Amino acid sequence: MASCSSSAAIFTTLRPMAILSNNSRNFHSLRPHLAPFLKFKPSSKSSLLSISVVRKMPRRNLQVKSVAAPTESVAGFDEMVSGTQRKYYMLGGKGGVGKTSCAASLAVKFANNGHPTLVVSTDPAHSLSDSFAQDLTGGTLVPVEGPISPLFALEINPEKAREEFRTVSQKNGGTGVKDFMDGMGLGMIADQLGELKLGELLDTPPPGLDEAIAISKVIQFLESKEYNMFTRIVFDTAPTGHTLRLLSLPDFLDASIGKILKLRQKISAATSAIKSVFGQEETQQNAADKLEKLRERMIKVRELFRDTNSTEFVIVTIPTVMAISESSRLCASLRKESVPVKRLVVNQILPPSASDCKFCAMKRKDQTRALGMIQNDPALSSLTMIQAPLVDVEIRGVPALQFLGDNIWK
Ligand SMILES: Nc1ncnc2c1ncn2[C@@H]1O[C@H](COP(=O)(O)OP(=O)(O)OP(=O)(O)O)[C@@H](O)[C@H]1O
Repeated sequence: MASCSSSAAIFTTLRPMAILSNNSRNFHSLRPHLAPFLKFKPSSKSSLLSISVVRKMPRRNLQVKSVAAPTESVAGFDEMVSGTQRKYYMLGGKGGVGKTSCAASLAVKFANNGHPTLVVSTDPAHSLSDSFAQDLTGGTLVPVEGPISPLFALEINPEKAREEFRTVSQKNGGTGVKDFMDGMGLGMIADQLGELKLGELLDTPPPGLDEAIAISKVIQFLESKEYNMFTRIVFDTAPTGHTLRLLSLPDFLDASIGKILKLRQKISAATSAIKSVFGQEETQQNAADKLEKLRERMIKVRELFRDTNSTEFVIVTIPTVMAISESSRLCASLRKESVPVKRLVVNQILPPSASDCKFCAMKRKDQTRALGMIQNDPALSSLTMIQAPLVDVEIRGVPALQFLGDNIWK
């Protein structure tokens, strides 16, 4: 269809990348062909961009429509990459907007710019393995092949992490203990424990608990000497709702566990009886120590999220009214929780085209309207907007992520 000629050119040029996504040499041989379509130069007219088209068309400058903002967005990657102290980047947003692709591409870019980097998925529905086209499951650090500096990936197994918490917590507030204590005439303490609702919390864990545990697990990893080397940690977080709950969860758990630990003294009066519930090996002291450790780690998670010197939350969105409305709420909540946020990636922006088919013209109109919303949004307008182009293939494998990263993190 002639009306979408530049898009079609991208389609034909990019398609082989999907097949050869892990073949660096082939991919790089394609790059010169891709570049003209993806490097936009602002023209003097604010809503138009100038693009040089070299394939299937005479070499000349065309005025093409674009939804891109008048000024080319720059992510400020220089600032992100500078310094050797450890920095944490948390990428989050509505489901399906491209969080994983953006997080993985940022990790690759850091590693290619000299930072030993760890990319972590705390989303219970992991897609890092799919994004890197490599098996990264198993809950341990797995090296990613390709980048110049070491890049490791970690997918936290939420079930396993939650199980750990469940074991400790059930021994300190689950129904088993409550029933037992009722039987022992210690109902009052049991009621107090029951009020903490830890049993319920674990039976139907709220969104956010998995992530809190996952992040605390990462902190645990990073405390050990062998992981000192990592200077950039990129988190691919779960969709917005989980993130918001995660932010308040450490406070909630901190309070709950704090109360349990206070009750510990009262419970110790019945130590010998309780020992039989906790079993021979697992003494009350052990369980209390574990809880104390968990509480400490939750406090660290909370501190990490709010540390302006080391942490930044990057919101990823797409140019639709729904996604931008959700991003606005996320941004406001992050600010309310004192989480540092200064960048907004608007992903999947239609590339410029000399003329559009009906579908593309409608889509472009929608995207332009959605971008306008950002400029008028009290929360989002203050963020640095980074525009990422829509490409016509799935972004899979290091070379593809490198390509995407070079177009986002400038
Ligand atoms: N700029 C882009 N151009 C084309 N496709 C893209 C782009 N960004 C992401 N995608 C595709 O969109 C799909 C969803 O991307 P991704 O998994 O990164 O999103 P997500 O926000 O992490 O999703 P989830 O919330 O399900 O974890 C993938 O198939 C990915 O290849």
